[in-house]
Amino acid sequence: MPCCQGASRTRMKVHDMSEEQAASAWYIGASRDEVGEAAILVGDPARVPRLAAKMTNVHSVKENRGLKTVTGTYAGKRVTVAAFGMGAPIATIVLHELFALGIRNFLRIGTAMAIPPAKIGDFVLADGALRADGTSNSYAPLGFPAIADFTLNTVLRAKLAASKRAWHAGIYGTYDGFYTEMFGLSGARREMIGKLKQDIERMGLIGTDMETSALLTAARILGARCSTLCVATVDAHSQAKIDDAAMDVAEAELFDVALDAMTSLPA
Ligand SMILES: O=P(O)(O)O[C@H]1O[C@H](CO)[C@@H](O)[C@H]1O
Ligand SMILES: O=c1cc[nH]c(=O)[nH]1
Repeated sequence: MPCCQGASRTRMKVHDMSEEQAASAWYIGASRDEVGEAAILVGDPARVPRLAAKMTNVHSVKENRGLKTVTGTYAGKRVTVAAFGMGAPIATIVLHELFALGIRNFLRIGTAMAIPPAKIGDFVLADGALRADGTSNSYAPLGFPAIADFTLNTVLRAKLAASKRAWHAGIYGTYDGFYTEMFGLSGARREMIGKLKQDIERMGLIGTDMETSALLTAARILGARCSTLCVATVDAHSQAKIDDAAMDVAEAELFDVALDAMTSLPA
């Protein structure tokens, strides 16, 4: 008996864009023929040309509101790379619009805070995420789990196992407040955030970011595959950051894993 893969089933009509709207997405401004079979979502728009440099036949979508999107060919497949900036509300808008244009496979790549035993420079793969963001509540109530796609994560695990970099797979924590929940600028705020970090560590989370739980929830509800793979770039306790040279090397490896995985998924 064939098994029904939950996330690959299109379970909406939750996305309520008309055919006309879906033909050219409102914010990213792309039309169906400008997007590929899979999407890599990045926060920082500066990552887009660096990823595009690894692809051929690169087409740039007209930039709108600072949202940079390109589609190129890698290993014979068309892949869209879209930058959302920062935070769950805009990240899910970008995913939702690309979904409306026909994309069903999504991977967020970028950076996350390292929760021990994850260390700066390690890869952290989200199997799921604690939903401390606000945006995912607009897709499903809090009891609904934010879970990464099993097929996509199986492919990613195989690529990570073949890489030389240390990696961890597990649960992320996704928070809206960078300076209120993740990175304390003042002593008092650091102390408060320190208590949250102790709790995060007690629960065994592997990393924190600002988008993953919203993207995983939105993708599940819409009926798409989604996961997150990041480089851990900030130490949760010391707030020390990765240096630029180490980040360049890690980012190049991250791009290779992401492009290889997104172009070797089963249909
Ligand atoms: O993956 P990148 O784009 O680096 O994003 C991470 O960095 C930003 C906060 O520093 C958030 O958007 C977070 O998720
Ligand atoms: O500290 C960090 C680093 C990357 N991304 C985050 O959201 N927080």
